[in-house]
Amino acid sequence: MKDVTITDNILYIGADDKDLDLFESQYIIPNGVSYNSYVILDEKVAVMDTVDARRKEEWLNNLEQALSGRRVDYLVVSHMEPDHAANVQVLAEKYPDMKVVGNAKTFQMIQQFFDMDLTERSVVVKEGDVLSLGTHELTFVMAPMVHWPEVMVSYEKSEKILFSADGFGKFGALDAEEDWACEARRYYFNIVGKYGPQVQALLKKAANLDIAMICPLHGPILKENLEYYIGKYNTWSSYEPEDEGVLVAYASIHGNTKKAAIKMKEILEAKGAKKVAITDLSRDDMAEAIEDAFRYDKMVLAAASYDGGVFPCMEDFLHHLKSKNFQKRTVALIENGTWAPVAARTMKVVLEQMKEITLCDQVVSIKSVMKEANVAEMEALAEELLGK
Ligand SMILES: Cc1cc2nc3c(=O)[nH]c(=O)nc-3n(C[C@H](O)[C@H](O)[C@H](O)COP(=O)(O)O)c2cc1C
Repeated sequence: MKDVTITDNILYIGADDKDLDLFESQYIIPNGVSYNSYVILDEKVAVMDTVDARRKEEWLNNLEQALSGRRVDYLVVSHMEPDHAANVQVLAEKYPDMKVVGNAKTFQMIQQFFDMDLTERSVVVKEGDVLSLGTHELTFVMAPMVHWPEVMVSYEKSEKILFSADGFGKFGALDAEEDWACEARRYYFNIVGKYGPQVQALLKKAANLDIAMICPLHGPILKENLEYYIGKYNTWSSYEPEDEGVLVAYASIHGNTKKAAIKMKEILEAKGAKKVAITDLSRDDMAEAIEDAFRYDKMVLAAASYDGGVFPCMEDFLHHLKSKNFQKRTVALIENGTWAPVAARTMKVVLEQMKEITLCDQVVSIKSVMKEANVAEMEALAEELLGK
């Protein structure tokens, strides 16, 4: 159920996008995405971020309705990425007296993205600065690299609302009936995952605020049980596993490595693994594979050798994991090769560049097709991985 009620004087003016093919030209969004934007009506009127260019008209209509004839005094820009800031110039031209609120980095980026001179209309804020709108007061908290360097969040004291920029965001339009954590986790690890320490820094600052509601730039407004969401962000940003379990990720050309991966899943389950997820890196959603790699404490990588290295979709997966700062997990390797199996060695080189990865001593090396002897080796590998 879509619930965009905030308070009497703070209104939702964002829009859903259900026909975007790929978010950031990379992530599938089966249930769409929302571009959230808010307006605070007080003695002064502040708009909190704009929306993607794709939803300009709907957003302008929502804004006009919310304003009931009033004008906009401030546009607060918490993040310059085009899915939020595409309409900065549109709004600045529509309301020539409107001031734009951002930090020094925001204005650098505004100059890059737009062709307009805002010198006389800029309110440059820094950590802890306060903007009074009347009863409502926004305190700005810098959140560099909680996605981009210019990101800042705003805390509205009188209603205890945190406008959290991309933090606490989620894929999915606002009427999507789905579990928050699943799509929020996929969003977090793929989009913000690299910047765990910066998210931790923001969480520390947020811990000093009395927060009753979180208004992110994507996904539902969070009104209850805030410890749950903050707890998830704390786990994710500290790179600690969220659940006990194993992700089996395989890269197979002709299906034999796939058979071994499925067998490994069965062995792990038989040996008492709490949860075993499996993903075909050639076909399944890469972003979900990354999400599951971070979610569970253990991982099995099974891959065919390829041109003296590893089959490219596994290379791609490892590259993503490395760039998202994958760490603190135990990993088992299964390779396949028909003349010179080198997949395990190639995967190991990349894994060794990551922090606190424990590699199992045993490696299963299959020659073309899994044999009985390989099954016995996989049994032993499963025991080592599960610590039995
Ligand atoms: C283009 C190509 C390159 C390959 N390169 C290697 C290689 O360098 N070393 C090797 O032992 N096998 C190599 N193979 C064989 C694969 O590893 C083979 O498909 C695998 O042993 C069987 O597993 P699969 O059924 O999961 O693909 C290559 C196969 C292809 C199609």
